[in-house]
Amino acid sequence: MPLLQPLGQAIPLEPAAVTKSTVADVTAAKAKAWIHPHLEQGVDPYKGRQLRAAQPIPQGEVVLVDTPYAVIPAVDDPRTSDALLCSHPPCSRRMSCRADRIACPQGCLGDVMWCSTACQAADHARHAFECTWLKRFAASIREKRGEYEFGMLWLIVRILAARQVELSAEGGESTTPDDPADDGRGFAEGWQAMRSFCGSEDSWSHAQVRAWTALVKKYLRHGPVLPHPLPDREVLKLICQEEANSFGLYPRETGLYPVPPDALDRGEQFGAAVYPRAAIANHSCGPNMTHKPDQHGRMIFTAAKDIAAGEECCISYFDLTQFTDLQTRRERLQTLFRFVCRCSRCESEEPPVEEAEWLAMQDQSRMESTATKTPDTVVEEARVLSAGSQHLHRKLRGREVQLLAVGGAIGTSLFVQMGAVLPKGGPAGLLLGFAAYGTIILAVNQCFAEMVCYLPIPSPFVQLAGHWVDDALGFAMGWNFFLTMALGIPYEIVAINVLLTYWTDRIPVAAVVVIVMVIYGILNILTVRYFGVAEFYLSICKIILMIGLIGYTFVTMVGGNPHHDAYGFRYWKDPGAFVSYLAAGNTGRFCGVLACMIQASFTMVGPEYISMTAAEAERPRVIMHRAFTSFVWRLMVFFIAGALCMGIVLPYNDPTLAATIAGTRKGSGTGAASPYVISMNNLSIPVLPHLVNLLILTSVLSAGNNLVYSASRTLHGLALTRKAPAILGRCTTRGLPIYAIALTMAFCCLAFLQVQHASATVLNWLVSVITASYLLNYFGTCVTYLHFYAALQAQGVDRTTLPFRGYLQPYAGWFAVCGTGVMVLVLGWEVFLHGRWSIETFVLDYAMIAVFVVLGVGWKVSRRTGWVRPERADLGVGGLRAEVDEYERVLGDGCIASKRRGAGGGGWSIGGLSRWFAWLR
Ligand SMILES: C[S@@+](CC[C@H](N)C(=O)[O-])C[C@H]1O[C@@H](n2cnc3c(N)ncnc32)[C@H](O)[C@@H]1O
Repeated sequence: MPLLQPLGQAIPLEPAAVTKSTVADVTAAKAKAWIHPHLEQGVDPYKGRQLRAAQPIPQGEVVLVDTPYAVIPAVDDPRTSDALLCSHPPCSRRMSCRADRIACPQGCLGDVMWCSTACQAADHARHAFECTWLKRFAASIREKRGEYEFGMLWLIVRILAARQVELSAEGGESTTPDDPADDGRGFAEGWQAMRSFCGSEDSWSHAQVRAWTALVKKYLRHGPVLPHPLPDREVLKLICQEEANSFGLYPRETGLYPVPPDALDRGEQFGAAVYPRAAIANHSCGPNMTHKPDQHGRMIFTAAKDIAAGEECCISYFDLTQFTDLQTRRERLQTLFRFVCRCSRCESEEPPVEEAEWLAMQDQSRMESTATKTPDTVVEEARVLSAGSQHLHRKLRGREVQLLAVGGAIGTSLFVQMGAVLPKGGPAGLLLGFAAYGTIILAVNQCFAEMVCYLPIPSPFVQLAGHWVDDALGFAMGWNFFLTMALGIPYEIVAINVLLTYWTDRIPVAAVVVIVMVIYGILNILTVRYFGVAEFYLSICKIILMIGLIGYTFVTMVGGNPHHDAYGFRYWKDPGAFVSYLAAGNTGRFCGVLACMIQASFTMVGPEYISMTAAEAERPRVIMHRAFTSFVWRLMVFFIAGALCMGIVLPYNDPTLAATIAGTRKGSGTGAASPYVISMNNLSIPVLPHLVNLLILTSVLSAGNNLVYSASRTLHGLALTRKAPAILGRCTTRGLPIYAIALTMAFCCLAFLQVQHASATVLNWLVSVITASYLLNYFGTCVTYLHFYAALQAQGVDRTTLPFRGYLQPYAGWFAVCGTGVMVLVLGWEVFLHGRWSIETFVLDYAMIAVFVVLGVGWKVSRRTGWVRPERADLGVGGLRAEVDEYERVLGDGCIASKRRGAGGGGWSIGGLSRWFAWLR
C-alpha cells in the first residue's frame, strides 16, 4: 500500500498535536493551495515528474501548501473518535468527540460528520453522491474486506464525488484533456491533476490488479447507487493511481533527515487524502523537505535544509525513524509503492556491482529460454520475481538449489578432516558418532525448514533472530556467521598445503600461503562473473568424487584391487571396531564416540546452506520444502556412508594416518591426508591417488575462494545495516567492497601459523573455533524457532496452515537447542580430564562462545534492544510474508510456470548437464 496506511490501525490523537502548524503565517486558514515562487516542475527520466527548485529555497521556508481533492478519516469507533474530520473537503478540520458534531441525517455512516451546519450545507451536493453508496456498502465492505480496503474504496468514491461536483460547477461539461487547468507553471488542478497522476495497471502485480478489478465490479460500477460516468477500466486505473499517490495523514512531520537521536515517530494515522500538486513530489530516503498536514487537511511541505537552484525537492514516503537501513527501506518501498528507490542515499549505500554480476551470471544460464519469451511474459516475470527476496532475483530452480547447497556442505572435512578422529573412535565409533550427531542436525533442520519455508528471505536465520527474538541475537549471529566463513579461509589454505605435500614438500609453507592469497585476491578483486558457473561445476565434481569414493570402497573391499585382497570389514575386527580413547573399557569407548560426535558437528552441515539460497529460489516454498525434506537425508547418506567407508578402507591404527595427524613424518607422500588416498597407496593402486588428491585440491581451492566472496559480502551487508563500521560498507567506483574484502583477506594470515607449527596442528585449531561457530549458529536459530513457535501460538496462527510443518515440534526444537547447546559446552571436554589441562585448547574451543556473548550483550546494552514478546512478534516481517504469499499465489495460478513451459524454458542449461542431475529435484 502506498502513502495510505492500513486504516484499521488508526487511533485518535491529541488535537493539539496538529494545531501547532507553522504555516498559519504563510496563508490564511481558508486560503487555497500555495506554491513557492521558486518551485517548478521537471521530469526525471527514471522517476517521471518531479518538483525542483528553480532558484534557491532557504531552510525553513514553506515550499508547498496543497488542498486535498478528496480526504477520508481513519477511524476506529466514530462515537469516541477524536480523529473524525469534517466531511466538507475545504474544511476537513479534526473534531474532538466532545465537540458538537453533525451527523448525516440519513445515518449513512458514523464516520461522516460536519463541524457546522454551514459546512454541512456547503457539502450537500458532494455528500449526496456518496451517501447511498455508504449506506448500501460501507458496513458489509468493512466486515468482509476489512478497514483497509474499505478506506481505499471510500477514497475512490470521494474522488468520484469531487469530480461530480466539478462537473456540475462546469455545467456538466468536461474540460478537454488539452486544456490543463493549471496556474501557468504547469501545476494542474482538480480532476485534470488526478488524471495526470502516475500509476497504471503495469505498476502493480497481476494478482493485485485482479483483486482490484473484482472490487470495481462489485462495488464501484456506475449505476443508481454510484452515478459516475466512468467505465470499469477507468475506475480501475483510478485505483492504481490513488494507490501510488495518496498520502497518509499523520499528526507529526515526516522526513526529518538526518534523524535526530531523540526523534519521535510521526504518530498514528488519522486520515488519507489525495493532493493534486503534492503528489508530484518524489521520494528520497534523505529528503530535503518535511511534510505534515495542517488543521484543515492541507499538506504542507517545508524546506528541511537550504535547497540549491536546480535541486530536486523530495519528501520521504515513509517514516524515516522506523526504516533506517537500506534493506528495510527498499523492502518498504517495494511492498507499498512497488518501485526501487533511486535517491542519492540509496545509491551511495547500494551493494557492490560485483553482486549484480553474480546475479547476472545466473541470468546467463537462462538466456536461452528468455530469448524465446514474449515481452508479456518477461514483463510479468519482472513484476513479481523479486517478491520477498529484497532485491535478489528469484531464479534458482530446485536442482540448482540442491547442487549449490550440497556443494557448500561437502568438502574438505568429508574427504580429509574426518580421518583425524578415526584413531580416536575406531570405525564403529566413527559411524556411531556421526549417526548420533545426525539426530541433532535432523532436529536443527526441522527448525530451519519451518521458518525458512514460512519466510524465504535473504539470510533468513540472521534476519529472523533479529525480528522475532532480539536484535542483539541477530547482531551476534550475523557476526558469528561472518567469522565462521572468515576463519574457514585459512582452514582451506592450510588444507591446500597439506594436500600439496602429497607431491612435494619442497615448496615453503609461506610461499603456498602467499600464492593462494594472491589468487584469492585477484579472483575477488578482478571479477566474479564466472564464480557461480565454476561453483556449479565444482559442486558436481564434489558429488561425483564422493560417489566415486563410495564406489571405490565397495569395489576394493570385495577384492577389486591390485592385491586381489577381499578385505571386507577386516579392519573392524583387526585392530577392532572401537577404540578406548583416553580411558579403559566402555568409558574409553564412550569418549571415542564423543570425539567423533564433535568431529561430526564440524562435518555435518547443510540447513544453513539451503537457507542461504531461499531468497533466490524461484518457487521458494515448494523448493525449500523439497530441499529441506530430501536434501538432509541425501546429505546424511553422504556423511553416514562417508563415515562407514572411511572405517572400512583404513585401519584406525594406520601408521601413515597417525603420522599425518601428528605432523611428524617428513617427505614426499606423507602429506596424503585423505584416508582414501592413504588407502589407495596401501593397496598399490597407481594414478588414482593422484587424481583423487587433485580433485580434492581443486575443491578445497574453490571452497576458500567461495568463502572470501561470501564472507566479504556478509561483512559489507552488516555494514549497510549499521551492524559493522560504515567504512566496511564503502565500495570502489567499480562497486567493490574493498575494505570488507581487505578485512576478510586479513584472516588468510592465520594460515601463516603453519610456518611455526605443523599444518595438522593449525588445522585442529581452526576446526575447534569453526565448530563452535557452527554450533552457535544452530543454537541461535533453534532459539529463534522456539520463539517463532510461541509467537504462532500467542497470535492464534494454526501451524497446519504453514507451508512446512516440522515433526514433533516444539520437542524437536528443544532437543536441537539442548543438543547444540550441550555440544558447544563439551567441545573442549578433553581439557577437563585429569592431567590434560591446556589453556590453548580451552581458549580455542570456548573463545567463540565468549565472542558470541560479548557481541550480543554489547549490542543489547549499547542499542537498548528489546526482547520481542511472542504476542508482539511481527510474523510478517514488515510485509515480506505478504509479498511472498502474493508471489506464490501468482505462481500458483500458473502465470509464470505455464508461460515458461510454453516458451520452452529448460532450467539450468549449462552444457545440458542439468539433465544428468535430474535426480536432484
Ligand atoms: C507520488 S508519485 C511521484 C510523482 C511521479 N514521479 C509522477 O511522475 O507523477 C510516485 C512515483 O514516482 C516514482 N518515484 C518517486 N520517488 C522515486 C525514487 N526515489 N526513485 C524512483 N522512483 C521514484 C515512482 O514511480 C513512484 O511510484
